[in-house]
Amino acid sequence: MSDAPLPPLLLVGCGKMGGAMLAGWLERGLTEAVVVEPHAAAAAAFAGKVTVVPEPAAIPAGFRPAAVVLAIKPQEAAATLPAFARLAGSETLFLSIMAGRAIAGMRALLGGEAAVIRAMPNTPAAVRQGFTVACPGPGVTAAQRALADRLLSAIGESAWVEEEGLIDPVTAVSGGGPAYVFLLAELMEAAAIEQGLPPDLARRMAQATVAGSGALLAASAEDSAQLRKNVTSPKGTTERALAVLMAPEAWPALMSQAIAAATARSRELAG
Ligand SMILES: NC(=O)C1=CN([C@@H]2O[C@H](COP(=O)(O)OP(=O)(O)OC[C@H]3O[C@@H](n4cnc5c(N)ncnc54)[C@H](OP(=O)(O)O)[C@@H]3O)[C@@H](O)[C@H]2O)C=CC1
Ligand SMILES: O=C(O)[C@@H]1CCC=N1
Repeated sequence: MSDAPLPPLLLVGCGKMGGAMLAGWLERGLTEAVVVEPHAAAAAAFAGKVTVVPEPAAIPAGFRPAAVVLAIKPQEAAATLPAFARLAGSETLFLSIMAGRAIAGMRALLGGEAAVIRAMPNTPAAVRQGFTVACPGPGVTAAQRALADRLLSAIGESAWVEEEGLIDPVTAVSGGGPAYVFLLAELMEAAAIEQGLPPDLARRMAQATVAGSGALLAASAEDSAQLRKNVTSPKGTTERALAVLMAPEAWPALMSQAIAAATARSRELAG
């Protein structure tokens, strides 16, 4: 990865995901960014590090971002994007992380000629351990794709697909995936309390177990199935738990249904 400073960015929407990415980029040495965010409190953590404005009209004259990162809710796109059409058609890249929103619809809202990359990151980007899958739209140049890859690699791993439809299941799996893992921690904590453990200890155990397992998975040469088997002593305790969780109607069916439901919702949000 290049050690050159990241180029100037315009971030539109500094909520949970936009803020997570910005935190990662600042840690990676971003020095010039303007953030359009109507709620000053949402961007308060970045005070003094970036310029925060409440609306596009307040973007400093002469600010020329290399990329405009669209991190607003998909439902806000139609009302928000036309204000940025003046930046389209130049060298500026539009990098959208909006769930569902299709490239063709975004280009239409940006005047028809914009270079748009649709990407799906996740919140571990805040600690530079995100995973983003991106898809280039028509007219995106090799240099713009390289810029997007640099931005996304600065906050974790990145991968590319050429078929835009694949971003919908990506959204369901890695985009929303951290929520499923955090839910696992919540449920383990509640079950620990049910078995008589003090709440404080239950929380620490659940959080450390999820975080430690993630770190082991990241560091190990073994895959997740093998790491699971390594915990499961024959005729032991884990085997009993996994018999419940791995029953066909339990986690295998539920995870499949959950991912299908999220994928379908992403398609609905296409706009
Ligand atoms: N959260 C996640 O883990 C992920 C989210 N995404 C995508 O990222 C996008 C943002 O999600 P998330 O961060 O969770 O949402 P948030 O609601 O936390 O963030 C969006 C922010 O943008 C503000 N906003 C609304 N309208 C405008 C506008 N016209 N100009 C600038 N800012 C505006 C919102 O204000 P207000 O609340 O008033 O609307 C809010 O503060 C979504 O499209 C989502 O699909 C993608 C991957 C993961
Ligand atoms: O829930 C959502 O719609 C967004 C997209 C992936 C994660 N959060």
